[in-house]
Amino acid sequence: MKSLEECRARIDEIDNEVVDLLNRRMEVVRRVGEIKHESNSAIYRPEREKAIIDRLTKISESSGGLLNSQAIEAVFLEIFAVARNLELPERIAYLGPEGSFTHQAAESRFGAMSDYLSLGSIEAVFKTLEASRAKFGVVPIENSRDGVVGETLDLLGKSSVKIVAELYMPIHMAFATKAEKIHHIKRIYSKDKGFGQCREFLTEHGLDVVEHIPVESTAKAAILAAKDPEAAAICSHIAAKLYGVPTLFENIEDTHNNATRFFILSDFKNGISGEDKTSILVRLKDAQKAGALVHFLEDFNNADINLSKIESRPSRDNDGFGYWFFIDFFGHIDEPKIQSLIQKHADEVTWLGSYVKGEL
Ligand SMILES: O=C(O)C(=O)C[C@]1(C(=O)O)C=C[C@@H](O)C=C1
Repeated sequence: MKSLEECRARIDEIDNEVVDLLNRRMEVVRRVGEIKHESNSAIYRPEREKAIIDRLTKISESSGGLLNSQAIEAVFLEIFAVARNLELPERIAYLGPEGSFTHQAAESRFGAMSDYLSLGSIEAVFKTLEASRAKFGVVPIENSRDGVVGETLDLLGKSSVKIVAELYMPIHMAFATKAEKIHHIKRIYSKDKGFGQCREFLTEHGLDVVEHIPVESTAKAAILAAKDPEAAAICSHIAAKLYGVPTLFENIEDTHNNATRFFILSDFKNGISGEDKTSILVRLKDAQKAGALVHFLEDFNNADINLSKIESRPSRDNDGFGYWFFIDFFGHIDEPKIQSLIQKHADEVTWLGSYVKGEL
């Protein structure tokens, strides 16, 4: 068996090779960037990144390597983020403030080195993209406990920006405070849903009787708790760390399979990856007529296209109780069977994006 010094010497040798290989990779990436600039094509290609991760996972598994698919993904997402920055530094707008769960989601996809812009509302993210002040936007779309984020759905219906990727992120809450003892805590800040998700924890620790102050985001809660030694925040542990509030308890949520789905927004169409989802918005012409939605959905069934989500929204225009439907299904908009279905309903359907199916 090798000694620690021998192991470290070997690690140093291997790291030298890794850096040399990464530099060689980045030389090629730079050329890809030039080609893309000439043809004015999109830098971020989620379907290509997925194909690379899948291929490398297979190679690693079949050669008995120690890296599993999550490890390969974690390493390569950072490599892709550096590569994209080299091709063209692109700004990413997200629903802030810094340390929000959306910020965490954005960093998990765009890495630590990107240029981020924290914005105060989902609408501001859409507006920033429409005005080309950022290339990408990251917004929440639904939570496994609380359901859909209506504001995101409504804005997708009105805006020209497209969904280019989805990602699912487990949501864990931390309890952070500068108070030395729990019984010194007089108030707790969080987003309204933060309190709802941690009810059992609050009762168990006698914290259901202190004042609960709902604020716009869990990150804002951490900012407020940082300034007040008699306060606590229910927030992400990243926000607690960022704003210097010690975390007293982690994972305090009542159910531990809580997850949020986020959309990455931009202005281009992805290629087909073979494992895609598509989101559309449907305004049925005869929505008041019995069976209008059923007939529409029957066409999906006949074409053997599986739906993964359908959500109705009030149309809010002046046709009384009009509705539109947000529908997710498996497949890419450019696949022939989907094209023929969409063309049949062209007057009613708005395409919102086709993107590689995300996994939790
Ligand atoms: O293949 C491309 O289109 C690239 O730009 C290269 C690369 C990579 O690093 O492999 C980088 C960014 C894209 O999102 C996909 C892949």
